Amino acid sequence: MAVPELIRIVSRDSPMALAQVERVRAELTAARPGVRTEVVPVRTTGDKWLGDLSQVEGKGAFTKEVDAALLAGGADLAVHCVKDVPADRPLPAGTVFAAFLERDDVRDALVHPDGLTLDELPPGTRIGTSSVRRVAQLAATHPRLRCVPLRGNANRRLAKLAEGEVDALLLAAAGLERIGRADVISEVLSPDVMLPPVGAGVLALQCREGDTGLIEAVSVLNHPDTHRETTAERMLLHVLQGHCNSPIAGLARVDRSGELSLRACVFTPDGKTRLNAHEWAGRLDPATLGTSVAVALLRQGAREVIDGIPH
Ligand SMILES: NCc1[nH]cc(CCC(=O)O)c1CC(=O)O
Repeated sequence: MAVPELIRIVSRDSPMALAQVERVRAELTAARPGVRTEVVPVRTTGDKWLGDLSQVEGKGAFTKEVDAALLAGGADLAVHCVKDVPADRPLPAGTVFAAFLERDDVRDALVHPDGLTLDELPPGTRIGTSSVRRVAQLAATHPRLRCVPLRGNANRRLAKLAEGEVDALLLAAAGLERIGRADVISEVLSPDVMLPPVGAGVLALQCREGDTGLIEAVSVLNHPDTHRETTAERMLLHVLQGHCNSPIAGLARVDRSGELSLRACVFTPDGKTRLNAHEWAGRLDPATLGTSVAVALLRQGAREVIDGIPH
């Protein structure tokens, strides 16, 4: 199989996305010294539209334009945050995942200018986040804090915090690390306090289905345990038919002995209802584990909770 000489990498053009591309380029260059890479940045609907994401026509607000560039042949490889890739439907026809990079920190982080932790925040503190998952979990554990809708990439959110539009932010720790701003983190939240979204901290490489030489070339970047975790989590979301505004959290982990487990929750936005499921794979493959945990949540009434939220 011919290894390509040049790989054109398409991605969102946010600082975080471009940092992700640089990681992929560095790993590719190390593993395949003969391969050159080029970056094709595109601006996505999700970057242009700063209102409520549920009002954007269709899904995949952060991935649509990237997928289009790949399919049109303007690029050969797309880098996505798995978290942003819809799981309720298959990948765009003609594309496949070629690798999942080793997972970064999965946790959410609190950013507070005076370095306070979540438990130290005074009542009424305005937390900038538009994520139902974050809003629901905060409502359950810290009902006296106020969530204020805030969108835009991480750098823009930090700017809005600096301007005083909100008092604190909840952002993914991995994202802050990627843009070189881990210094602003006042507390990294344990998954027991804030269960992360499906795909948190995972970068996926996507390419055209028939590009066997390319698939072969980039598959060296695949991290098997991350692949297992991501497969279980995405199957969970698929069976739940979760959407971009779903109050769903899910985290799969491979432990030291190599055992895979998946815990997941479905919430109402007021935090009053929390459905829980946690299972070990045992002899199940990762996708079947994802299905099993989803079915456990559906038995507890997850469908009604998920469908109760506009999208
Ligand atoms: N929704 C945007 C987005 N997509 C992925 C990440 C973080 C990095 C990751 O989990 O891979 C973020 C930012 C955030 O939620 O703070």
